Formats: sequence, C-alpha cells, structure tokens
Amino acid sequence: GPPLLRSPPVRGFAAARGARPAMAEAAEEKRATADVIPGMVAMEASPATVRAPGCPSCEVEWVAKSKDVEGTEAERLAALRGSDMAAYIGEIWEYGQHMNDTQRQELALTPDMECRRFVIDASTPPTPLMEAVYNATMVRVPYEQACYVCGPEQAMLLRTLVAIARPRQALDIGCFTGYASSAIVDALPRSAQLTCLEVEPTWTGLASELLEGRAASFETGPAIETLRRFEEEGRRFDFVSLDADKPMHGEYYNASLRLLRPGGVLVMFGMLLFPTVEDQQAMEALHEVLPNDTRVSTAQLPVGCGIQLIVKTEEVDPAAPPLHYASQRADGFELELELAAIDRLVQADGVPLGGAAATGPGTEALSSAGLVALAAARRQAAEPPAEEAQP
Ligand SMILES: C[S@@+](CC[C@H](N)C(=O)[O-])C[C@H]1O[C@@H](n2cnc3c(N)ncnc32)[C@H](O)[C@@H]1O
Repeated sequence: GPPLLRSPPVRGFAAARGARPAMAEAAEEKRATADVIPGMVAMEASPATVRAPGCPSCEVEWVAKSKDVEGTEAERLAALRGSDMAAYIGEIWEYGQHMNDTQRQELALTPDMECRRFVIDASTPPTPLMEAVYNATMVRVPYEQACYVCGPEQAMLLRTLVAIARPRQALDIGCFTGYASSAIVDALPRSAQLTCLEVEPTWTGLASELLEGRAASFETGPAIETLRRFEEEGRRFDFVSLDADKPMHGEYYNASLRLLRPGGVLVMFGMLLFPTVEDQQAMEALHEVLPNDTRVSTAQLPVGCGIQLIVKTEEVDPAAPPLHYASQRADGFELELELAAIDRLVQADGVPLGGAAATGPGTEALSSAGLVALAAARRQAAEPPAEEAQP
C-alpha cells in the first residue's frame, strides 16, 4: 500500500541543528555584552558549533528534504482525500496508531530548543575530531539515518564524564558512525583504549575510517554476542557508553554490569525519547528496574534523548583507597602508562587481564615495577608523605 506519513526525525536534533544560525547570533550577542560589562570574560571567537564554518554540511539540505517529503505526502493525501475518502481515513487512523507518546513528547519538547542552544553554548566546544565525525555523518550518511547520531550536547557531556572517570578500558555499544566514540576517545587518558561495537558493517567501516590512528578498535556484529565473548575472555571495562537497539538495552545493561569493574561507569542513552513503541516499552521497563537495582547508584539527566548515569557500586569495598593517584611521580615514572603497557603485554601473551584499575582477575599476572609502584602509591595515599607530616 502507499507509505504512511513520515514521522518527524525522532531524536529531535534536526530542529536543534536547524536552530544553529540563531545559536551563532546568541553567541555574537554574548560577546557584544562581554565587551561592555567590566570584568566579564569574553567568549572565544567561534561559537560552540559542531559544524565547522564553511563545511558543506547537509543539515540545511536535510531539513529541506524533510520538508519536501512532508510536502509530497501532504499533496498525496490531499489527492487521496478527493478520490477515496475511506482510504484516506484509513491511512490517517493508521498513522495515529503509529504516532506514539514519544512523538507527542517530542512536539512538547520543541520549546526546549532554546534551552538546548544554551546548553550547547555553555559546553566546551567540540574537538576537531568530533567536528569531523559529525560533519562526515551529515554529509556522507543518507539523511534518514543521519538522525541516529547522538546530540552535540550529549557528546559534550559524555566527553566530560570520560574526563572524570579516566578509564583505561572504555566500551561504546552501538557506535554508529563514531560520533560518541570520538567524544570518548578524545577524553581518554594516554594509553587507554576504546572498543566500539556495531552491527552494521557500513557504520563500522565509516567509523573506523574517521577514527583512524586513534586508540579505538571496532567489532562488527550483534552486540550481545560480542559482549558474551568478552565475558568468556575475562575482559573488563572501566567505562561503558550504551546507545544501541533499545529493546536489547536491558540485556546489554546486565552484560555491561558483569564486564564493568566495581566503581565503573555506565552511560545509557535514549531514556526519554523513543522512536518506536517497542523502544518505549523496553526503556520504560528500565525506568522501573534501574532505581531499584541495588548493584548500582544511578541518576537520570534530561539531556537530549535522556541519559542515565550509572555507577556500579556492587563489590566496591568502602575501605579501599581511591582508585586514582597522581600518575606523574617526581622521578618521571608514570604509573598509569606503566600499568597500561603491562596490560597490553599480558594481553598480547594471551593471558586475560581484568580488574582494570585495582583488583580483580588477572592482576596477579602483574609482577613488575608497575605493580610495585601501584603498591607504593597506595601506601602514599594511605599515609601522608613524611615531610608533610612534620610541622
Ligand atoms: C542511536 S544509534 C547510536 C548513535 C551513536 N552512539 C552516535 O554517537 O552517533 C544506534 C546504533 O546501534 C546499532 N545497533 C542496532 N542494533 C544493534 C545490535 N544488535 N548490535 C550492535 N549495534 C546495534 C545501530 O546500527 C545504530 O548504529
């Protein structure tokens, strides 16, 4: 039969992107204000936009195409209404059935575009890699699929969370063209690694091209199978970003908790806006589960399509010293680099190394200077240095 009416781009970023010129104006206005208010620090010259100036982004074209499609549909429906009223009513009824609460929410969220612009403007501007991946997605991916990309404000939040967590092993489940991956990889400590999972070879192909030379590797295939394999291999992660097929998010959540070290961080996308009824049911089930899960501490942020911040509190020893120590010692020895190098060596030898930062399976394989340094750093953290202890 004839296609149903197109639903609007569900993740809602098209409108935010469409609003960008106004964003630039707002930044311009702020700069002007900064010039006249004494003591106010002027914003840097370029506003926080993901699209580089002069980039032939298809954003505008994309919005125009959406409008074209809508226009064509409107014409087709008008003709149908004239020729076959019963068929017309049937189509409209069917469309109503498909238009779930989310799309209504999306419409209800439209006034928040203004707020979103301020959120983006108030974040550190994207790195060149983030811009490049975003632009390539907009230019090279058909616009119907380009809307999978996560929102710039979400990428900026993710980057900040990675900078806080300082993971050595990070995982991105559902990497698409690698935009969220680019935000993660640009915030990773040196010698840390990101592993990206994606079912579509087209997307891993593009993402691996765009992130070439970065500390990111790609696994193509159904994420659940890769996660099971990682479990069998005894791999462990410090940080997981999850934005894949929503009906499977419950499974990915449990698998991620098994792979995360105690104290590890999981960031789940898609908590508030749902493209399909199936997605909505799956994510609403998680809304029930997450606040009552005693394995984690969690909170939700209404950023973009909704982000759930989760820390694995299970197995965290309250008496354990903090995980992070000053990595640069006076003699230039870098503890994290040393540990990462040992980690790679052990993995290359086929010995699985887990417990990314402190304890856990595999750490007994460490017997070198790195382990000695870790013990020394722990002691140092537990007792203040002798010179500071002296009055
Ligand atoms: C919303 S997009 C992710 C957007 C991405 N995080 C970004 O920054 O642009 C969801 C992705 O999950 C992928 N996906 C869907 N089912 C999957 C599966 N079973 N295993 C792995 N990835 C899957 C889709 O192909 C899509 O690229």
